[in-house]
Amino acid sequence: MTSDLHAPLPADVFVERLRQEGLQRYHHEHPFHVLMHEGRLSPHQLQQWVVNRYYYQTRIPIKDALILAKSEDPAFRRTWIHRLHDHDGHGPDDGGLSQWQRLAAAVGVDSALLTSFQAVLPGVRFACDGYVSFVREASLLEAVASSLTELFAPDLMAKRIAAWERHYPWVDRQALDYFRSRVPRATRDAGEALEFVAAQAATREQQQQCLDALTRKTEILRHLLDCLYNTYVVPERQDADHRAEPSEAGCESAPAR
Ligand SMILES: O=C(O)c1cc(C(=O)O)c2c(n1)C(=O)C(=O)c1cc(C(=O)O)[nH]c1-2
Repeated sequence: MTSDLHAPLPADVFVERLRQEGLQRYHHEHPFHVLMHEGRLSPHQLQQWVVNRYYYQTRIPIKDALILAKSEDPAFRRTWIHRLHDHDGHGPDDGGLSQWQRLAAAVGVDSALLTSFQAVLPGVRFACDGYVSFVREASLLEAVASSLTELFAPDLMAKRIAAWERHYPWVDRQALDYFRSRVPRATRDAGEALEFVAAQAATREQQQQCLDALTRKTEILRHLLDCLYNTYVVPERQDADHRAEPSEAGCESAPAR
């Protein structure tokens, strides 16, 4: 009688649920992104985003190497390995990480500061390391499912490119090449990962594990932006509010604190 409850969802329903639940929790509408897209980040705030996100970028090939090592299947490894090449390149100057370094230079971040990770916020480090630890401990299926946030990255990156070109003209357009090259790659990567997850999640329990892995990953991405927002946006707002407060003499009607 209870077997229906535990039957796996049909593949198309499962895939739709991954898309819906993932997008609901994705970081595309995080307040820090909203400020970025509206052109309301200062150069300093934009720099801090680039510096902190670089730490995330450097963790990606490490977690992908862990995923590779979990698979017994040469065909899977042949497909997945291109992710390492995409980020690390085939030489020192042609991968995603070196493109990100050029982005950092274009927004005025010192390269030694960027690569030393000294300016990475503790919470950002914690979140990014959490992604690597999660993938290290998880099954291959869960680890692949956690990468499915990439389903939503292309739209966000396209929006980011347009916003940066419009609102931050002081950033050399060529420095946005990381995002331009990432749009088709993320689309391809997400498609491959989705196909794998849909085929391999054979039980309802495994399907739920995939949904949970995707949720966990969205939390990691959101936490990164929460840290940036709380450190670089909130204090400036409080300063501005403080400056806008009426003086003692003119505040008879202000509520008592
Ligand atoms: O800029 C973004 O918002 C964003 C998001 C994500 C994502 O959704 O996980 C990735 C990236 N960028 C990215 O550049 C990237 O290489 C990447 C790899 C992965 C992954 O989990 O394997 N996600 C993302």
